Amino acid sequence: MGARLIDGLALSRQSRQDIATRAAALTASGTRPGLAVILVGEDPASAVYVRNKVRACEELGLHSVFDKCPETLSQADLLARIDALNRDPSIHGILVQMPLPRHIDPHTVIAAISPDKDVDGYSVQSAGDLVCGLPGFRPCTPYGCMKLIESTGQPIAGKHAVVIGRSNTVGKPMALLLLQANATVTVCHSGTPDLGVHTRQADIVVVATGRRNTLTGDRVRPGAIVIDVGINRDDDGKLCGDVDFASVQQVAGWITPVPGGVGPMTITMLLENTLQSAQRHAAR
Ligand SMILES: NC(=O)C1=CN([C@@H]2O[C@H](COP(=O)(O)OP(=O)(O)OC[C@H]3O[C@@H](n4cnc5c(N)ncnc54)[C@H](OP(=O)(O)O)[C@@H]3O)[C@@H](O)[C@H]2O)C=CC1
Ligand SMILES: Nc1nc(=O)c2c([nH]1)NC[C@@H]1CN(c3ccc(C(=O)N[C@@H](CCC(=O)O)C(=O)O)cc3)C=[N+]21
Repeated sequence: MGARLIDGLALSRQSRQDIATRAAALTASGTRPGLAVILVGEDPASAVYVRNKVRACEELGLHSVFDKCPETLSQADLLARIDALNRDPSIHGILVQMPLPRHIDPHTVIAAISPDKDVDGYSVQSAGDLVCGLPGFRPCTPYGCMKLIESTGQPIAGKHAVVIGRSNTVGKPMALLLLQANATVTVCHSGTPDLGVHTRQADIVVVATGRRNTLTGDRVRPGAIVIDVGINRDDDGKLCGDVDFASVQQVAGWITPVPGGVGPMTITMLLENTLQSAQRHAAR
């Protein structure tokens, strides 16, 4: 018996319908939620993701602005564009697509985004809100992973969750969200000598390393929930995650596919954060 598939596309479709309904109500009351997406440079993968984000806004009736800038854009010019969007009352969310060209410092750029428009949840303010358990923007990818885990109907409280990866945008906030849901959380990284020692104990494993085959079936506890954040290409150029799907699905209880798992939910949570931002704006 194989693992049950956690269908990120189906969950996205459902959640986006709900977001569209709430967005339409807010628009009718005079505030149309608006998202601005800034892309610097020509990275083809980034261009695909950014287009998906803008298209999702259009499908849900959100206002969107797509600012495509040349690779040579100076940091000062980028900061000026962000400043203009900070002041633009039709914009409730600002996303600067990562990674940025090397001559631009991502921390400076993130700090320039008004904290009340930080729908990526990347700012120090949003990170602090999450650590302290205060309301605020949750980073879209881990937020989406929580929705995927919840969709299994299995309780999270009291479970042992293992997160592989500790980036500021995925691994660390993922661990904090699971902790907030009362899981017992272990965080592994490239300095962890033996991943299997930890993952074989885990009821929930979230893998976010950017390395194919980080998790194999022999390192999974039977019945576990496995969430695959990775976006990689295999030798044939096909999209694949960080999890060896073929071996893990034979052992796990639930598993997310790549594509069709975490990716669509990341975009859905961006739309959710943009709507929440517009709702807060309207309430002020
Ligand atoms: N589907 C989606 O919506 C999204 C997908 N992604 C994808 O998720 C993956 C991770 O992204 P991101 O967090 O930004 O990546 P980073 O490169 O910033 O972080 C990777 C993390 O994994 C750890 N790591 C790397 N190799 C190993 C290993 N062999 N064993 C254990 N830990 C390891 C690193 O450890 P250390 O800290 O020690 O270096 C680091 O903490 C990528 O494939 C990315 O493309 C990212 C964002 C959204
Ligand atoms: N400021 C910023 N915010 C981000 O949220 C952000 C970012 N920068 N930089 C890059 C990562 C990556 N990321 C993805 C989003 C959607 C899919 C996605 O939709 N994936 C589809 C497949 C898409 C395809 O076909 O390539 C899927 O998994 O089914 C993937 C990856 C957001 N990121």
